[in-house]
Amino acid sequence: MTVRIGVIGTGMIGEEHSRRITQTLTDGEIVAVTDVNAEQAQRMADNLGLSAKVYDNGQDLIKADDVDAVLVTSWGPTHEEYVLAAIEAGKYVFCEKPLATTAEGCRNIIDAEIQAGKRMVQVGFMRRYDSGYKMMKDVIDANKLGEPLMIHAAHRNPEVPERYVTPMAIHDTLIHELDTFRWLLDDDYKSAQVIFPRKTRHAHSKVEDPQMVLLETVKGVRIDVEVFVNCQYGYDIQCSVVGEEGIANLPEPQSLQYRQAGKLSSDILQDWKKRFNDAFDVELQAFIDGVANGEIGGPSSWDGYAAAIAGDVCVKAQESGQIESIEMPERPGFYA
Ligand SMILES: NC(=O)C1=CN([C@@H]2O[C@H](COP(=O)(O)OP(=O)(O)OC[C@H]3O[C@@H](n4cnc5c(N)ncnc54)[C@H](O)[C@@H]3O)[C@@H](O)[C@H]2O)C=CC1
Ligand SMILES: O=C1[C@H](O)[C@H](O)[C@@H](O)[C@H](O)[C@H]1O
Repeated sequence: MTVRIGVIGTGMIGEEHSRRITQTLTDGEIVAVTDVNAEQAQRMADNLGLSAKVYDNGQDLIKADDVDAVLVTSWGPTHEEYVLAAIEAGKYVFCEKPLATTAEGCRNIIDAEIQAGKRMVQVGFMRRYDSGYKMMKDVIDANKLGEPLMIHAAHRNPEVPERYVTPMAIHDTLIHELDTFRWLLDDDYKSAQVIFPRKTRHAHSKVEDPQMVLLETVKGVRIDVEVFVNCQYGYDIQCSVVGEEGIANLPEPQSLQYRQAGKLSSDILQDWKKRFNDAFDVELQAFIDGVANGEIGGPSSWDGYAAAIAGDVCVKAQESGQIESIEMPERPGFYA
């Protein structure tokens, strides 16, 4: 079966995902695209050699009879509307992070999905499909380190644009760690604190940078994450899990080692597209296969909700400077 896919949002990641579905993955075909920038949508279809129809809006694309599944790769504030419409139309939907920009929006999606009676949503938390993080998950699940006690992590970008402001360090950037650590530890969060170290001169006036986020989980694991979005040198994701009997460090991405001009060096990647390219491939192939088989898995609407709840508290902690508690509702059996 070829899964016929409609793409809402043909910007940076929408084009990335459309390219991988078209040129790398199997059993998926982009048959419909839409973007508020219609010329861009047409241009993407032309560039990828798609015979896709360009729709005026996402709602019409979702309703189209020849669309089996939907990719939501538009701006975060539009996600809730399109995911709800896809569920209503009985269409499986892959939604890039965030599932919704508020916890309430995620709850609306959860209620709609439970009402629909089966999982319809996969959320774009691709790190769960990264080979390095999967190795870490296997080691933790096999209790090879003993019980996890701490995680030390860093999420570094070389630079961010003027539109990137302080709360985005949580909702746009840290959200990856917030989901990944719940999954790695099979745990939930209990509290958050955000500390602002000395500010880098490379950050514009509207963003505190770097930020230190301190989390405690329900099982008592203590986590510190450095979010540094103007680090200058590259796109650098670090994660070290400290257990009772050992430490597991996220592998560095594969890179040639140079011995040249009296130096030993290797390259550091400069953006997320290359750093998680393989993870994006695996997560989207899993979505396509799930749609074809009538049962999707991976990060669920509940995971999107949990990340949103923790993210909202982290933003509150940015403002208060205090340790803020994180209250996670009971997970319904539907998402067990
Ligand atoms: N998983 C990951 O590592 C990444 C995820 N993302 C997520 O993907 C989403 C898109 O991000 P980017 O591609 O970087 O943004 P972008 O700005 O490059 O592309 C977004 C596109 O959505 C379109 N759009 C906005 N509102 C729309 C609407 N109502 N209907 C149809 N199209 C609409 C815009 O015109 C734009 O072309 C965001 O939610 C972002 O958080 C982005 C980068 C990496
Ligand atoms: O989702 C993403 C990317 O994956 C990067 O990891 C983040 O640094 C970026 O802020 C965000 O858009």
